Amino acid sequence: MNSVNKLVLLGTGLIGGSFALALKRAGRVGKVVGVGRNPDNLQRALQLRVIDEASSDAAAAVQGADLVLLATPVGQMGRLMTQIAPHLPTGCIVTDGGSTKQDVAALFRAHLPQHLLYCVPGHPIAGSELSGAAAAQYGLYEGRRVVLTPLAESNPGAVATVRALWEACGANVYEMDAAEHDGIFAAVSHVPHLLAFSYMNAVLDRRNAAACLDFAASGFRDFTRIAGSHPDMWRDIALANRDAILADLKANAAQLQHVIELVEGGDSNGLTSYIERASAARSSWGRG
Ligand SMILES: NC(=O)C1=CN([C@@H]2O[C@H](COP(=O)(O)OP(=O)(O)OC[C@H]3O[C@@H](n4cnc5c(N)ncnc54)[C@H](O)[C@@H]3O)[C@@H](O)[C@H]2O)C=CC1
Ligand SMILES: O=C(O)C(=O)Cc1ccc(O)cc1
Repeated sequence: MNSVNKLVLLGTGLIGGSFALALKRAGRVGKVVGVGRNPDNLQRALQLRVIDEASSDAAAAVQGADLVLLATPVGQMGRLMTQIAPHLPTGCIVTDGGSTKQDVAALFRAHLPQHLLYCVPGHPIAGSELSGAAAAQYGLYEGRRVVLTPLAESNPGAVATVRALWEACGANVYEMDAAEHDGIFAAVSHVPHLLAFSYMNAVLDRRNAAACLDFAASGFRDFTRIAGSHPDMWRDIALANRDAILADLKANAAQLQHVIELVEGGDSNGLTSYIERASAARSSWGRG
């Protein structure tokens, strides 16, 4: 499939909306139907021409579809799969943009067992702290990575189609095992978000929180940007990737304990080497 005749977004927000916009610009999609629960958000998506039709009924929307993208928080995906299962056309490819992959694979197996040939889990490594259809952008996936974690049952043709569509959005596509995916993204995405929420709450707990926020500068802005992310999305990620996240959170707690000891002990050399190691790695990251 080079082009999609009817794309259905189950969840019409930043990730689904940006996928639709990029495919439209690439001339790779006919009609886009956006499914959602929030009428104002769907209205905005129509106004911005992110979607061509809006629906609150996932089962009705997938009729006649050749591609379905699940793009809600991962905790909603199972119930949407149950709703669409009896109505999915044979051969309709079902993919997703969820941030966790072992749970989504398990959901596909549990809720779409007759359709696994056409199920292709995926994760675009692009986004922001913004959400909703109004945040959708044409160029979001340009030059960014997308990780696919195909099921053993996924038909190679369906995987190739999903790959080609993400490439049409300007993305570079990689394939990976779902467990490896969840370990990597616990470390570089899920735990950093939880640390940002935790740090922000620590500031809010201070007696002089308002003054702290008033005087905070760009370091604070950089460090806390992702603390503005959507609560439902990040609650679902934390619950879905629990084991990998807990292991990394505990490793981070040990690092924090080490810093406490260096500061408490007035260990100047220890602090210098501790900071140097992180600083050198952060400065060279992304240069390769
Ligand atoms: N925000 C980001 O930077 C990234 C997010 N992701 C993943 O993509 C998925 C979507 O995230 P965003 O687009 O950022 O979220 P979003 O909040 O912008 O959009 C999600 C939409 O789904 C709707 N929704 C929620 N439950 C629903 C249901 N049961 N039926 C129909 N619609 C429902 C919401 O009303 C919302 O409009 C999540 O699974 C997230 O983990 C992946 C990569 C990056
Ligand atoms: O806001 C940011 O910079 C992000 O890190 C966006 C993001 C959030 C979740 C993902 O699964 C992938 C990317």
